[in-house]
Parts: sequence; C-alpha cells; structure tokens
Amino acid sequence: MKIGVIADDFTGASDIALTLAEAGMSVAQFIGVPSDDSDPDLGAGVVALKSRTAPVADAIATSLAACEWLLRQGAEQIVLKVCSTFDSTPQGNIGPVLDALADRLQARGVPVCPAFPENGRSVYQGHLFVQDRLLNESGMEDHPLTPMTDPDLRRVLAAQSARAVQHVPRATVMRGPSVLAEAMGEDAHYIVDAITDDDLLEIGAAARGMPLLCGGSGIALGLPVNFNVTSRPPTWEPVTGPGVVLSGSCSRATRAQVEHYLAIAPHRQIDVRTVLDGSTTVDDVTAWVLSQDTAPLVYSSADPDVVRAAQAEFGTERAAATIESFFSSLATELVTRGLTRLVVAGGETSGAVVTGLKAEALTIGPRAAAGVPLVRAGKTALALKSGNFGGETFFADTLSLMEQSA
Ligand SMILES: Nc1ncnc2c1ncn2[C@@H]1O[C@H](COP(=O)(O)OP(=O)(O)O)[C@@H](O)[C@H]1O
Ligand SMILES: O=C(O)[C@@H](O)C(=O)COP(=O)(O)O
Repeated sequence: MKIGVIADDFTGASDIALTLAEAGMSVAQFIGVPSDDSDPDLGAGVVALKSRTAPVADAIATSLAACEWLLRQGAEQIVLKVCSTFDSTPQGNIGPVLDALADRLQARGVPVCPAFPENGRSVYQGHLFVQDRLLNESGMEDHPLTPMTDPDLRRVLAAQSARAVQHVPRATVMRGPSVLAEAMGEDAHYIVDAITDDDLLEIGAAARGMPLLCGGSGIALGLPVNFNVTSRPPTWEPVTGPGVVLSGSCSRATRAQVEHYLAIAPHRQIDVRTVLDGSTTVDDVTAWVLSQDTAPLVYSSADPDVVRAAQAEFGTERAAATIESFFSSLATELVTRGLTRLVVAGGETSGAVVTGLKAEALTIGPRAAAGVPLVRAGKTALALKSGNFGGETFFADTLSLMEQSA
C-alpha cells in the first residue's frame, strides 16, 4: 500500500476513494480498522471511521489505530480526510486528531486544505467558500451536529490544535511545488489556499514525501502521480433487484433531492418523536418498503427549525442516535429481506447503515456524482451520499446507474 487514508466519516471515505480510484489507484474502503492485513497489491486503503462527532479521546484513539494498521500495510503517506466544509465541533475533532497523527508520524509542516472545486468548495485567504458564499452563510451554519459559524479556517483549526497554525496564500501555491514545500517547513499545520484543481495538483506535487496531509477529497487529486500510477476509470458489474432510498441528511442539497423524489416515488417520513414513542417501528417500515413496486424513500430529512425543535425536546445526541439507530436496523432488515440497491443520504446516516450491515470492506465503482461513487458490499450496491453533494435527480439517477455495467 502506498497511500493510507483515515476518513472521519463514511461518505467522506467513499468520496476520497473515488478520487484515488479515478486517478488509477487500486483502492478499497475498509469499515473501521480491519483485523486482517489487506491485499498487498492495493495501492491505497481508506479506513472509514465514524469519528467526526465522536468524543475527542475516542476520535484520537481510533484514528491512531487506523494509522498503525495503514503503516503496517506499508502506507508511505497518510491523509486525514475531513469534510470539504471542515465539519467539526469547537472541541474538534480535526485539530486533536491531526496533532496526534503529526506526533506519531513526526510530521513537520502539515498541509491542510479542504478545497473541492468541482463541488464549489474553495479556500482563499484562509477562508472557506461554498460556491460564492462564505462557509458560515452556506447552510452549514444550520448543520444538526457540526454547525459551522466561522469561515476562517486558520481560526477554526487554531482553536482546536495545540500546534501552530499558519497560512499559505494562493500566490505561493501558484509559484510551484518547490516554493510551496519550502513555505511549509516549520512544525505547524498550514491552511493552504486552493481555488482550482490545478492548485490541488501543485499541493499534491509539493507533498511528495511528506508523511501527513489533511483535507477533503481534493487533496488526493495530485497524490497518485507521485507513486507513478496512471488514470483508468473504475468498473462496475450491474446490480438489479429491489432498491430503497434512506435519507437522514438534513443538508440543503439532500432536502432538494428528497423534495424531487417525493413527487415520483412512494415515501415515508420518520421523526424522533414517533420512533421514540414506538408508533414508528422498523418492522412496520420494513413491511411498507417491501410492499412497494418503485424504490421508495424513507427519510427523516427536515428543515432546520424542525431539527432544532427535536433537539431541544430530546437532546441533540439522543435525537441523532435515535434516527441513526433506526436507519441502521432498517437497512439491515431490508438487506436480509432481499433488497440489493441502497442509496443512503448523509455521512452519519451512512456510517450507521454500513456498520449495521456489518460490511468489512467496500469496493469502489464509478461515480454517481462528483464525490459519490457507487460502492459494493458483497451482492449489495450502495451509494453513500454526502449531505451537500449531487443534483436534484440524484436518487433516481443513482438507483438506475446501479443496474448498468461500466
Ligand atoms: N428529523 C431529525 N431530527 C433530528 N435529528 C435528525 C433528523 N434527521 C436526521 N437527524 C440527524 O442529523 C444528522 C445528519 O447528519 P448526516 O447523516 O451526517 O447528514 P449530512 O451528510 O447532511 O451531514 C444525523 O445524526 C441524523 O441522525
Ligand atoms: O468532503 C466532503 O464534503 C464529503 O466527503 C464529506 O465528508 C461530507 O460529509 P457529510 O455531509 O456529513 O456526508
């Protein structure tokens, strides 16, 4: 293995696995830290953790365990994959995990760049933009678990990290890899500006030989070339059979996708209250899904005021855990009963679903949308969609893509 990735959520893991696969690397996504060794021919291994919102100490411990496993598989470079909107709480977990990895790997300058231009995320003057909006006006300020209210990544990371946080402006990025590498020579985390894929390729070239990087999937664009691989698109064996869409994401893009799918497919909404009081049960919803002819949608996606009201009434963690555990049990039941195509919206939701399915590894297929590959766990086709990725018709398009070969 050449490149080892530690991803802080499951959609993020498949996002960066797609980038590496499209750049020609043989890549697998592991669900948690594997107990066995990986295939020695694998070019990149992505360990998917559910550490973005875990308690800080747990996030550090699982990330270090993932790092040790990746190093044992021969990884020469470690990437901490975080969200392209830098999702984290004021406690972390990006800063504390990055500090622990930097210590373990004796990394000096660590490039940190969540830019993902294809999906509208750019970093300029140390600030993160989503399309033409600063992060704190992009809808991310309303995220149920990691509301992002400060667009200045230097400040966000400095508040979470014990190391120095510095900035590399775009003007330096444009001067090429050797100047850029030189600009990151101290013991510090460097927020690096990037507004185009070319900027990310420069960062990749500058990172040749560095033990540790941190970013969104864009940070991986320029890494495979350092290991002499050439581009080749991932392949896909068609998966037919009944499908379902499970959406626990409340992000703007998902809500538009839900709205669109409501008009063309059977749907059932769940909420914290009715799951907790037992009036919505996994058995009922399973029976309902199985009785549909068209792939139905089960969703808890709701507007920010509805989510806030549920959190105020039941507590943020309990509300999230209630919905996640429902989707986890539902997905397990549905796959046991023969469903083979699952589109899942939401990072935490995907983590809950895939963990429930007890899959150990996912193979990476072609892209369903920028940042979202089709993936496969045995006979089951899945798409793990990040909250803010994909166009309005993503659900129907992806279910149909799963049935085609590539
Ligand atoms: N109706 C709801 N009320 C409260 N919390 C919810 C509701 N629907 C979903 N959630 C929780 O919100 C979180 C959404 O996060 P996630 O699945 O990562 O989506 P995204 O990818 O959009 O960030 C999950 O923990 C989910 O359980
Ligand atoms: O980098 C990204 O934006 C994604 O890969 C990702 O991590 C998104 O997380 P969720 O929005 O929580 O799915």
